[in-house]
Amino acid sequence: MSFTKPNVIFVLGGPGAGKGTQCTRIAETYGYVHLSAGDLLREEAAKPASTLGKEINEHIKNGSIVPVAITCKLLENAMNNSGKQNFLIDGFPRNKDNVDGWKKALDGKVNIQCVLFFDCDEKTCVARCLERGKASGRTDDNEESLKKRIVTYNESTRPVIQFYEKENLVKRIDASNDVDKINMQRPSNRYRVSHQYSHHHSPSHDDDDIDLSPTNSYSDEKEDFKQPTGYSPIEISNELESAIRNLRPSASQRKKAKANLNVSKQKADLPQLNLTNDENFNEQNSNKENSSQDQQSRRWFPNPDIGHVDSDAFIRHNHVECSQQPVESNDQINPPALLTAYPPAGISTRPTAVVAPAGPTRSISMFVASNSSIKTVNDTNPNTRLNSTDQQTITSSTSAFQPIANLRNLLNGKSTNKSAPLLMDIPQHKALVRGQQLTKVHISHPQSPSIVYLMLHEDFNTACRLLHEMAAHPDLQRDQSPTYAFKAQVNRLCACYHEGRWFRCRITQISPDFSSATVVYLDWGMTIPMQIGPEYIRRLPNEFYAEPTCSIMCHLDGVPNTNELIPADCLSECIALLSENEYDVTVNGYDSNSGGKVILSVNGRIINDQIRQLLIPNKSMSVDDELIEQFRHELPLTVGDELKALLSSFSGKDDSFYVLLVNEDTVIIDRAMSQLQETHFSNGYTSEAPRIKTLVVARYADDGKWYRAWIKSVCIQRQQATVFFVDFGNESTVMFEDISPCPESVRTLPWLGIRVRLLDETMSHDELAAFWKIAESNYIWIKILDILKDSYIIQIKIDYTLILRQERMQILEANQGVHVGVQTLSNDQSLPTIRPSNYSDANSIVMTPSFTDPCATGNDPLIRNLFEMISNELRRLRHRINDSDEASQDRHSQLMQLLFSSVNLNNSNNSKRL
Ligand SMILES: Nc1ncnc2c1ncn2[C@@H]1O[C@H](COP(=O)(O)OP(=O)(O)O)[C@@H](O)[C@H]1O
Ligand SMILES: O=c1ccn([C@@H]2O[C@H](COP(=O)(O)OP(=O)(O)O)[C@@H](O)[C@H]2O)c(=O)[nH]1
Repeated sequence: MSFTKPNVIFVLGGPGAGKGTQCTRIAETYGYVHLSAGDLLREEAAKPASTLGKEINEHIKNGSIVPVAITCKLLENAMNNSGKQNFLIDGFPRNKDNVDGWKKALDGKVNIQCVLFFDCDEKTCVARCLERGKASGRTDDNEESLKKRIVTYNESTRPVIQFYEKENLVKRIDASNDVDKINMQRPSNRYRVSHQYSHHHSPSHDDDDIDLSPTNSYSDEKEDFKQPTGYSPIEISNELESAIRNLRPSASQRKKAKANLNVSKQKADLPQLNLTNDENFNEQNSNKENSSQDQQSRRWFPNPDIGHVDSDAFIRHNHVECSQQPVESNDQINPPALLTAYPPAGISTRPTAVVAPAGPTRSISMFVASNSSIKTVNDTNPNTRLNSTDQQTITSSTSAFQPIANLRNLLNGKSTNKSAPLLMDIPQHKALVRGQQLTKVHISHPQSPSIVYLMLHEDFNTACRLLHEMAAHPDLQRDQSPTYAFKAQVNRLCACYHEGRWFRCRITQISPDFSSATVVYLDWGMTIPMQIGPEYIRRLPNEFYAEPTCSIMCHLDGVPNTNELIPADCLSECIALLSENEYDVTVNGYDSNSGGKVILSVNGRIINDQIRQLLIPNKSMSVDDELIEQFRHELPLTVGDELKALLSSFSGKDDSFYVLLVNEDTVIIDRAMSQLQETHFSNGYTSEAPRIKTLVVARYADDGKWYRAWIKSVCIQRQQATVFFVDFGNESTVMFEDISPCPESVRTLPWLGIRVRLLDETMSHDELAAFWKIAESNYIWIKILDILKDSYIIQIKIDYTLILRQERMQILEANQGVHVGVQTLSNDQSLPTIRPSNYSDANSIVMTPSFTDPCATGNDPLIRNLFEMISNELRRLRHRINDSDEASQDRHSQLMQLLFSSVNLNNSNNSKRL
């Protein structure tokens, strides 16, 4: 069984037929992973944050069938997350739509072993469900729901079983018997089922044990189904047994794999690796023929069929100058494959971050197809000539099923395989710089609607040059044995062959039987499976270590993550948007781990927005406060960050509040907004209501200005909407006419309002109000101490210099008194030197300045004393809640005056006077 294809057994039957019960047993006995579609749906619906819960629950209660996109995605995720290879999928596919949806998403990528049909009469089914309902708490185990479920089963699911019968996949099992009679009889290798037939079949013989010999043929079974007079012999145990056997490589397979490695003595004409003795393998090949049919739906999944790379046409089309001459090969024999021990000078040994995470991938061929109308194969280089027999023989990929943890480990430089060493590495692509504007950028691999691999123009030239140089390299001539044996190991770099081209790759996974590996194309971004063997994977010659990786992973800024369910038609539109020849790119951020954050545009058309538009309408629009969070867009903040901010609003819920971060984005937003003030919005929502959970700009009644906001709720009658201002954290009710779609220029900028709270400090609203009096309208510096799910824990540093009035400062300077923490912040050069007096006071308004003036240090006790007093005053101020605004303001300025008079006097007696 191929490593690359998970095995699936579908389990069907009426509600209560006992599918779940038997699956549990089969799973235990044969090591299959039992995935009940119904359970997965119930689990999803029970998640508090699930946006699909309502929809799912309604279907379950009505006995109708949940849309296939949902079920299929849940199944797929469960398969991916299990990291296993053999699955019993219980209760799916339930109708034609399910069959089609599954095909679209996964056909060719899994091996459907058979369909177990648990046949049980209606009465028994209903009785069992009602019995189960007493304890199960299921909303559908009642008579009313059951009636509907039975109808659905007869009308929709039975035809599915018939469909698979035609495919010769159905193994019918009488499920009306006792639990134990419907079971595997180990170790006799016989599947004992008895023959009590259900209502629609008349029993021909009762309680016979069935021989499960593997010789039962399709035609026999088919006959039986045509004349449903009894059960045909069921042969599943052998199948299951063989499935298990195939989980581990046989000794002979291991031997063979080993032999394949030992190629140094082999001469030209390498033997074609015969890995096809597995039945699935032939099936894979036959699947390949169909692959174009469902290409559309498979595109976000590993499509290993990158056999159409016509890089010459690609190069011609893109007018890239590329040396067709083989590079002068160094006659001197390269050092043997001991690269671990002797990395060439100047080559980084750190692991590259360009390891594609598990997930949907797309082939180069699509890129080529979209980039090149010329699809001729005119390669004159005999080394690269396409040869149909050289077709990459593995046609399905594991990458959709890779346990993501493995890749995470890889990214963290840890190998999943303990023995796999970290080897010499190719340097990472050079970092992108925030604000950078790039033109003529290619997408070498759109991994998902929100993640793409970008190739800058020069990268593209380099990648093409590498293809040519590798094709000409003496060690990479396919008609000759490689000079050096290559041992495939996880994390090892290698050269991988695809129809006339060798690519620089990294191995990320190796199949247990050592026959195939999953590799990442370092220069192009995709992850695909490769057969292991000298024809397909060889040692990467030393020359090819120096060039940094040619593509860089980037997230499309503002495009929601694609863990969501995306219908196939929407996906294909996304693909089309990501298949342009060239893009203009604005870099909004870069991080060496997560790659770039970019905005793509073509002729001024912003691709990010078009993709987002495609994705977001597909989300459930049910009122759910959390939804906007899915595409909320924050600066990536980390603990320890110190940021300039303005207090903006109370959260209204607790003692948390919002601050507005002040950075270059603020300036951009500010500028865009003030431009908007001048233009009258003609495209406001006057005729139609704005959609809930969309980003808009809204006019704030207090100042009549426009700000970015999202729509929380709408009242059509009153033509009003409640909006949440994303940069400030407050809500307000606004007339439709005062709402307009968000301008593109500021749509993807991070939301600047962040919710914060003070460490260990619970402030009442009144206290917060008092605090406001001190800090409002002035910049504060916040330091992130912790990051919670809904807020940041911060420490506040108040910039006293900004609180001080200008004339005070002048007096201060004129008198050349002690400079009290007067490092100004206005030039943004440095953080204020004011620090909290001690940690526990960090969040109160108690601040102790440190001093820039060396002469001030001599006055330390005085100053400390002074500030303690001020702190006390401020505390008192906090509690003088009942004061009118004026009174507290007055108090505040008094306090400041006191501060400065005392500092000016520079006298301890004065401080006592306070
Ligand atoms: N062969 C059987 N005889 C009697 N009761 C059974 C049998 N198989 C399952 N049950 C019971 O019937 C109910 C439905 O079984 P379950 O496996 O949950 O069905 P389904 O696969 O249709 O969801 C459960 O309460 C289970 O204990
Ligand atoms: O692929 C599936 C599996 C289940 N369901 C829904 O989940 C319910 C319960 O299914 P389950 O398989 O858990 O129970 P059964 O009906 O087999 O007892 C069904 O009636 C459907 O509404 C669905 O829509 N699609």
